[in-house]
Amino acid sequence: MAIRTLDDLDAAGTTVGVRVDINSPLANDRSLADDARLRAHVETLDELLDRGARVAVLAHQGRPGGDEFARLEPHADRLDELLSGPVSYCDATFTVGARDAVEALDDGEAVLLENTRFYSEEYMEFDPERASETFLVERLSSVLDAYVNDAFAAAHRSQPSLVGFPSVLDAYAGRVMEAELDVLGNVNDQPDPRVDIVGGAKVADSIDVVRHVLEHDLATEVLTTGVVANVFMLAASVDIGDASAAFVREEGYWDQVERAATLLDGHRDRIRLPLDVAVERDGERTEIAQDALPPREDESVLDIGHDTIEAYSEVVADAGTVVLNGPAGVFEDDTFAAGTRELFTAVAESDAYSVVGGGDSAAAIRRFGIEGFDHVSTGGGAALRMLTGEPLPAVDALDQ
Ligand SMILES: Nc1ncnc2c1ncn2[C@@H]1O[C@H](COP(=O)(O)OP(=O)(O)OP(=O)(O)O)[C@@H](O)[C@H]1O
Ligand SMILES: O=C(O)[C@H](O)COP(=O)(O)O
Repeated sequence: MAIRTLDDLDAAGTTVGVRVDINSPLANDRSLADDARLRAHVETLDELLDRGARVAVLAHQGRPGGDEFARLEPHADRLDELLSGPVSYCDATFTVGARDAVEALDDGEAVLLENTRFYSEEYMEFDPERASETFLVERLSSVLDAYVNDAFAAAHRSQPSLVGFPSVLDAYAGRVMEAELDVLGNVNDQPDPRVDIVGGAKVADSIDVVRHVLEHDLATEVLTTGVVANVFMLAASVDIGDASAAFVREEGYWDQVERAATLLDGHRDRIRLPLDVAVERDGERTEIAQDALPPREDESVLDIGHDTIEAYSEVVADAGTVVLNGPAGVFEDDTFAAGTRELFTAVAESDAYSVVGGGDSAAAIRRFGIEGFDHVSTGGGAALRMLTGEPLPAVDALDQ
């Protein structure tokens, strides 16, 4: 791949469009509930501002119709606090107001343009050539000299602001993009044995990862946690109870049970299922051994139990590399946080080279103040896609 980086960009005095991913959890009043994704881009944005560029920042927030579909003014205010140069907010993205705001910038100043997804074309997927003809790319590129993509976490989307600009402007990877491609692109070359821990709720994506790492012999073992483990237990005919089975069905994961069963048929000795699980009983955490399941009718499996944490931690202790994706349980609730907190801590404190993917996983790490991972990815779906060896459209578009 021949992807240019900021090292190749003569930034001083040029107007640069920088696509970032600052899609963040919001509080009820629409303020930012977490600014981690904004902080991740400080290095790229500060470098450009310090080198005298004029920076037009492009980003999305939420999905049309969703609860977190919102204006980017709070994001602009926070970036203004975080960055070395002033950041203004413009409530347009590519129309005349936006272009005027970009043209009014001085060297070392930035403007955050409005949520790209306020425009219908931005929520469609195009090939890069066609994306370069969309209104957003066509209009905005007329006031830009170069384009930087730092939005690794959105790189699995083939949307105009992510894939359209490289056809019409010199394009570069920002520092976040560069680091993510470096780490996730080389994870298969890290020390053996490799152990993948798959949890959380993105069941289909996680099963893609399990299949890829087992079929290509990239991982020696896969440890399942979270909803992913519940699906694998159902596939192994473990009775996780009506409530958890109903959750799997309601969330649309039932098709995945069959896929999990196929993987178990081929690789049973390399896929570990929880030895015990935690449910809520009389308002308290209660742990149940796998062979004592099912739980009572209304009880859901919400975490892995302590025997599982111990067994998985022993596997981690012997690993050369650990790739961790998704929380082990409902970590947001203290009652069911132990699996995530203790297993993640075991990984962070092990001698293994450790990589973590997923927005919720990163949030759990911050919540529990766990330190010691080699890399915590900014990407959820994008990181999973890379771990399955699939190309990322926005990365391919940068490859000029
Ligand atoms: N046993 C369980 N039952 C129900 N929900 C669970 C269970 N285990 C984990 N979860 C939930 O899964 C969610 C996180 O899963 P997800 O796959 O989204 O993680 P991620 O990949 O780290 O994050 P992101 O999707 O933001 O990138 C959390 O909200 C957690 O509460
Ligand atoms: O949070 C993410 O995973 C990225 O910002 C992409 O968001 P999307 O899944 O709404 O495209």
